[in-house]
Amino acid sequence: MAPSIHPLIDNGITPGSSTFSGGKLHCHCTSDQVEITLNSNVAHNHACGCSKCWKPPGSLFSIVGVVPRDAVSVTANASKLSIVDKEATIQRNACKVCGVHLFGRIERDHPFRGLDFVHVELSDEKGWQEPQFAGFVSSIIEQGSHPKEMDEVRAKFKAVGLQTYDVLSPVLMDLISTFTAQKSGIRFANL
Ligand SMILES: N[C@@H](CCC(=O)N[C@@H](CS)C(=O)NCC(=O)O)C(=O)O
Ligand SMILES: [Zn+2]
Ligand SMILES: [Zn+2]
Repeated sequence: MAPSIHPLIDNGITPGSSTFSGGKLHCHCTSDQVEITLNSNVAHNHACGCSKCWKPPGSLFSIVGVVPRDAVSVTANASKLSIVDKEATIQRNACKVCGVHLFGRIERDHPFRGLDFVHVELSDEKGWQEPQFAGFVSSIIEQGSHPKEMDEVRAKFKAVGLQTYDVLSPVLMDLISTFTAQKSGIRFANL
């Protein structure tokens, strides 16, 4: 059987709701679950093939979106959380027991600081923004996917209407470069 891209992609994409305003995420523990309450829908939701983002077992990709950090609170079992890699740009807070990543936060000066990274599949609610694109696609080779399988993987995203990129989408790459330009002193009129 062909490997799963991700359960939210494999059988077609279900559109989210423009009026949906958040919900709760839970880790995979069978008791004392870590609970995160999000007071916002996600934005820029996408498939990520990088090795650092949490993926459900058997899937090649993570699905990850962002929410303002002020909209994120840990509402149960915070003591089970631990940061996976304190040196990484994104500090991914994972459940120490089941390994699921509940939220990723950026503390250093960065274009995405102020936004937390979350996986909406950890929620039972419906209405979360559907995936918009696939990023870091070539990175799955670094985790063992065969280079010759890449055409098939990219075709699967195309078949459900998603563009594939090997870093991020043009909108997000432009945001990063705008931030970098401004840090170097360049000023843009009418942004
Ligand atoms: N090819 C690398 C790419 C890692 C990477 O750059 N991931 C992106 C997308 S999540 C990132 O922004 N990482 C920042 C971080 O992990 O802190 C891998 O697969 O490990
Ligand atoms: Zn857990
Ligand atoms: Zn990633």
